[in-house]
Amino acid sequence: MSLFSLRGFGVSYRDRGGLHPALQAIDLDIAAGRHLVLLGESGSGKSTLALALAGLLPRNAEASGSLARPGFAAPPRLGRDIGMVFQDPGGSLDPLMRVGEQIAEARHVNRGGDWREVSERAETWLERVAIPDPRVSARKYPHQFSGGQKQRIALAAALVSEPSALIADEPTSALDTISQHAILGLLKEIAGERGLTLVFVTHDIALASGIADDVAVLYQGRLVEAGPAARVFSAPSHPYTAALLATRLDLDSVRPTRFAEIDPRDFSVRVPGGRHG
Ligand SMILES: Nc1ncnc2c1ncn2[C@@H]1O[C@H](COP(=O)(O)OP(=O)(O)OP(=O)(O)O)[C@@H](O)[C@H]1O
Repeated sequence: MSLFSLRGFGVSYRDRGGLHPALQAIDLDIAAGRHLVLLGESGSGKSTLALALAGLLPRNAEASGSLARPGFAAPPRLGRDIGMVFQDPGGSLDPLMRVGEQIAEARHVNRGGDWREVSERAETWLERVAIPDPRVSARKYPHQFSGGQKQRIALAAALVSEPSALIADEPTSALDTISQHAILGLLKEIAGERGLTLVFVTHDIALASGIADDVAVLYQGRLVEAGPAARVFSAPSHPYTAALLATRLDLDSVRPTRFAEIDPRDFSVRVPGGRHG
């Protein structure tokens, strides 16, 4: 069962100069319980796709084609059914509110429950994301934690409402390598335990290979390749993916001109479980 199903999906951003396409002709199915990595260099449209899945496109975005969410029993609500974490945990945490209260409030708003019960859940989640001394930590403010700890707290706040899907937009790219891998390991563990569908956005091939069941490669706003990670990484079917893997580089360090000779439309995309699969 697909949790998300996109057909001919596109997004353009409107500004004074007109409409600028950011995503075009995306056909993609995201199966329930899978960990999908959206991989691409800066500007390829990864965040736009992540925001579209979460129903969070900004006002100046115009979507076309179809984006269905057939795997949800009822129309999903952000926060309750779909959780989201961003690159900057500071953006999702309120600096003036104790972290335990923030997590408890997220649970209360999305799932109800009395304050005592949601506060206990908040502490359980702080413990689950390996924040030391959860009872004491719950009473602290975000600035009293490190960047990696803040991201763990943001993760707890996103997961406490038990969403079916978590969309993580470059959640580790502001962290040092050790914290990156620790958060990735934690995310993988929790997603596995809970059968969570994970959409993980990154430009880092090494991180992608550490978490992906499936990979969707975006290039200049088009999906150039999608499939099981083992297949995509061992036998890429699009010249862009092949060039990308040959560099073995973090995509942020790849000069966009390196791939200028590759036309994203020069290949029919194979989508697992989709029309082309
Ligand atoms: N709110 C916006 N208004 C106008 N244009 C936007 C907006 N957000 C993104 N864009 C443009 O859409 C294109 C895709 O951007 P997007 O952020 O989705 O790419 P990305 O792959 O996530 O890049 P990065 O890794 O740098 O965040 C870019 O050309 C970007 O400038």
